[in-house]
Amino acid sequence: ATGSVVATPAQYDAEYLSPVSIGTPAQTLMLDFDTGSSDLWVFSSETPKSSVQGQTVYNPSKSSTAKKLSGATWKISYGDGSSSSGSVYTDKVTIGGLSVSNVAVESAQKVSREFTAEADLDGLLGLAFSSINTVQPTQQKTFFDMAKPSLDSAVFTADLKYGKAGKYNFGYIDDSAYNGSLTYTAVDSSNGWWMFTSPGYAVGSGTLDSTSITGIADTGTTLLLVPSSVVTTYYKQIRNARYDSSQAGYVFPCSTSLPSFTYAVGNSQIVIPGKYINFAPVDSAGSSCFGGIQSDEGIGFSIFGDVALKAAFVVFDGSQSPRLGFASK
Ligand SMILES: COc1ccc(CN)cc1O
Repeated sequence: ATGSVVATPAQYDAEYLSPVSIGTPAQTLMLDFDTGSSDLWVFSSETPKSSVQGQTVYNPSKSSTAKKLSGATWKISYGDGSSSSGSVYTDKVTIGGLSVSNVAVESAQKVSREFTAEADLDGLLGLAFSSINTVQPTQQKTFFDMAKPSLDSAVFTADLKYGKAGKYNFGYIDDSAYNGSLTYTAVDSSNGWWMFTSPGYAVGSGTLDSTSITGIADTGTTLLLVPSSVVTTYYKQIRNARYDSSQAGYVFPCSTSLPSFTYAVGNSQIVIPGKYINFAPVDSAGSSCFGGIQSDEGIGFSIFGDVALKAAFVVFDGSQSPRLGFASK
């Protein structure tokens, strides 16, 4: 089996949302596919009304295939300080024509204000390793792990794009979706993430600096978060860039033309065009813009978020020895 689903960017490419059908008859929600976490959770009929502001909710009592996972709970918090928690059902989940039965669908009984504020987001679909799924007392598998036995190939791919819809494919690699060849690199999944080491980076047309960057391929994080030494080197190339403590990040005039940022993958390189690194205006005046490259200070590793991933076609190979493949496009 295979599946293919669109990934539509929300405001300023802050996140990418994909339609997911849950239950019988189908209830279709827009979920943020997140390779940085491993819980499939949704706004639901159990979410307090005051916390639901525009989202579509899953109602398990209206699904003939829903089953309560008795005694199971979940609770998750994300790098941005947001969080959610609740109860668990199993139900049929269909993504882009790929149907999987008895998937753990985590129903939100609490969501933090950051999620309430995102009217377009109805939940998250975790695509990291099942070892960090938060369901207790019995940890649950991700949609990808549940689908794997049926997939033609134990892979999914992320083809996110700048300011327009991209795709997630399951079970196959669309060789027409990228240029040249895929370069595969080793993954350390011991902490549950798609963690890899980039052997170097470059700013603009500069030579490759062999400072390695170890981080996670995370479709659920918007920006590229790297060591402060790399951040300083990048913004040093931009005359009017400055660290704005009120924004806790580097900003620059929105009219600035930005240098590209290249990250190495094995012996190949992915070039992030400068325009991808102008994330969004920091105020309604729109004079000052927030950089798409910021520091990974305090996290413990770097995060190759959407700013980095949308410059590539990325293969998440979930075979016996997981690996990541990158190609330019
Ligand atoms: C509050 O919004 C979010 C919080 C966490 C994630 C996952 N990194 C995605 C989101 O859209």
